[in-house]
Amino acid sequence: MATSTTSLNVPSLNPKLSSSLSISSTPQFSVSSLNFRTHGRGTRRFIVLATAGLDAKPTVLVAEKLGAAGLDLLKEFANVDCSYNLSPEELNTKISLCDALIVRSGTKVSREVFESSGGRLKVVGRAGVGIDNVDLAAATEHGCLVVNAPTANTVAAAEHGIALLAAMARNVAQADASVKAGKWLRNKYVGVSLVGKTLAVMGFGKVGTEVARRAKGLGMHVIAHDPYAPADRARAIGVELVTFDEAIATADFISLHMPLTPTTSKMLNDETFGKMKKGVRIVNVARGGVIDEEALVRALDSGIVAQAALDVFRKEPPSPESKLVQHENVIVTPHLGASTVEAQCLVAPVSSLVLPLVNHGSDLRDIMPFHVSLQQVLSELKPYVILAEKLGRLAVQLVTGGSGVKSVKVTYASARAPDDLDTRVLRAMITKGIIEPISSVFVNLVNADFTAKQRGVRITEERIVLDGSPEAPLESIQVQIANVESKFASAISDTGEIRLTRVGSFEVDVSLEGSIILCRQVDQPGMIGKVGSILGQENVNVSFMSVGRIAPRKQAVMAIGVDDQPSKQSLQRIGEIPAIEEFVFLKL
Ligand SMILES: NC(=O)c1ccc[n+]([C@@H]2O[C@H](COP(=O)([O-])OP(=O)(O)OC[C@H]3O[C@@H](n4cnc5c(N)ncnc54)[C@H](O)[C@@H]3O)[C@@H](O)[C@H]2O)c1
Ligand SMILES: O=C(O)[C@H](O)COP(=O)(O)O
Repeated sequence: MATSTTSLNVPSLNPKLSSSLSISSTPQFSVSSLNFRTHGRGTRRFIVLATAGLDAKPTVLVAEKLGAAGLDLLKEFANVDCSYNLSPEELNTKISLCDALIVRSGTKVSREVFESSGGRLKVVGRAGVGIDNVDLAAATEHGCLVVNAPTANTVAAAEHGIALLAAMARNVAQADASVKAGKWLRNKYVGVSLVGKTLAVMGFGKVGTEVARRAKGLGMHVIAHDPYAPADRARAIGVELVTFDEAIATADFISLHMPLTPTTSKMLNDETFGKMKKGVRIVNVARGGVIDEEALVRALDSGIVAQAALDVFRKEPPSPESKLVQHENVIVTPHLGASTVEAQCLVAPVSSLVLPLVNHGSDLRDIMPFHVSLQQVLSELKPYVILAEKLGRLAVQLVTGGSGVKSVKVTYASARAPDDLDTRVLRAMITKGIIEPISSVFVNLVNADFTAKQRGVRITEERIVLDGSPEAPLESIQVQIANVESKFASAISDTGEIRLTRVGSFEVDVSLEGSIILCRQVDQPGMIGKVGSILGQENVNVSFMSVGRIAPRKQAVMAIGVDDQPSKQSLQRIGEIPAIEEFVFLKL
């Protein structure tokens, strides 16, 4: 099995000296997006917190219904404004008077919200898992912390998935509506049994695992697809990890549990519906965007998909006229996955984090469990922090399968003595880079080691002590993910490395900015033009291009930097150029 490795010669690059760093204080709740920035003149600022007088109560805007426990706590220590269903304009107006904001998935916390706050907003509390409704980059830029409750509603979401699975199979919603309309249609609503059927769980994370356990209890044969999940964790509960194509081709039922990322967006589409078993049934309690909703309507109309049960939609709420919502073979719920009394009790105490952070967030030493001055470490390692994250991102995006992301080896080459280099920040950022693109977890400095452990990812660090004067703290960082099938495996050099300055044995010169299309191809005239014209047709700007080859007309690797993300169609067209043997789109 190959090893996915990215490494980079740090001094040859010009890192942008800006990054986001995050904190948390308990495993149940994680805090993210606490920023530091360093600009040319060396002035550095840790979190910028507005100065509500120490004895003045902070004002907290609760924009969506929060469990009573959380609300009571807030009321004791803060002025609480519970204003639900605010329009974006109303939210922008109110926010300038608030120190903290608490939301669920229904409120879009956009860049405008942070801009309108005029620097007063210090903490956004997300009483739930997904923070895809919060503009994290804008939060970071505005010195605002974002906290969430990543595990509090896992069981609730899994139970809702199972509820939808069973209700769909037995036509519960349609039959209920017909009885209430005065009908008695015993022949029309004959269902299908679950026992003995194959369920494909797509995304074997927290919710997916709980769904799998429950489905096994119902006598289903459960398989799962998750390129990053360890096969032994699945095996331990009697679930086999399979490829995407195998999962969708063999499943009678498909249940979706992956996060919405550029890779998973519209993962179920015309092409993938075409590969499914006719009459498959689909449950989605993850995110609406993982399904191409128009394609799902077509698949339902053609009978490829017999039924669908949906809790989430690309746009929420969906239009009541939506063909999908109105389809007779579709049952829907209004994003109720986390809506149990118990789960809301568990997410509500997010407010217990919000309050101390409003008052004391500026004093990192109070909440960072590091024994050394973080400021001191960062002042030296800041150029490497963002690069460490990008290395992790690169490495994980090269993974195509195998036995899961379980073992990551980080090698630092430095002329410093081993005990003169504190790499904890770098390890945390590499962990963040590896885990965030493939999960709904928000990784930060404090929860990085915990999150890695929780997901069964073992990160080991190794030092190579170089000769010479230790002027720069680091010469290079290398990230290796072991036992995975890796894109570009055949381009991996004898030493098993894929470098940013080298891809296997091919020399390239790749800037770590924006996004990169990496192609392995047969060297021949016109390749740059072919790819460039596909990108040009959809107005994607090329920022750089670098080609490395073994010898003329032999194998070559081409790296193309792009300012915007090309559409899936364009990427597919690039992949279909006959001379291109392998390609990957890397979002950094
Ligand atoms: N409907 C609701 O109310 C509700 C409630 C909770 C969670 N959710 C959503 O459910 C989803 C799962 O949540 P979770 O807490 O289990 O997250 P998680 O991070 O624990 O699990 C996600 C899993 O998806 C896997 N994955 C990533 N990319 C994949 C790909 N391309 N193909 C297959 N698998 C892939 C990851 O490796 C990970 O194991 C998230 O989208 C979350 O927002 C919805
Ligand atoms: O991401 C989540 O936690 C779930 O989708 C639930 O969202 P909610 O808090 O809006 O119910």
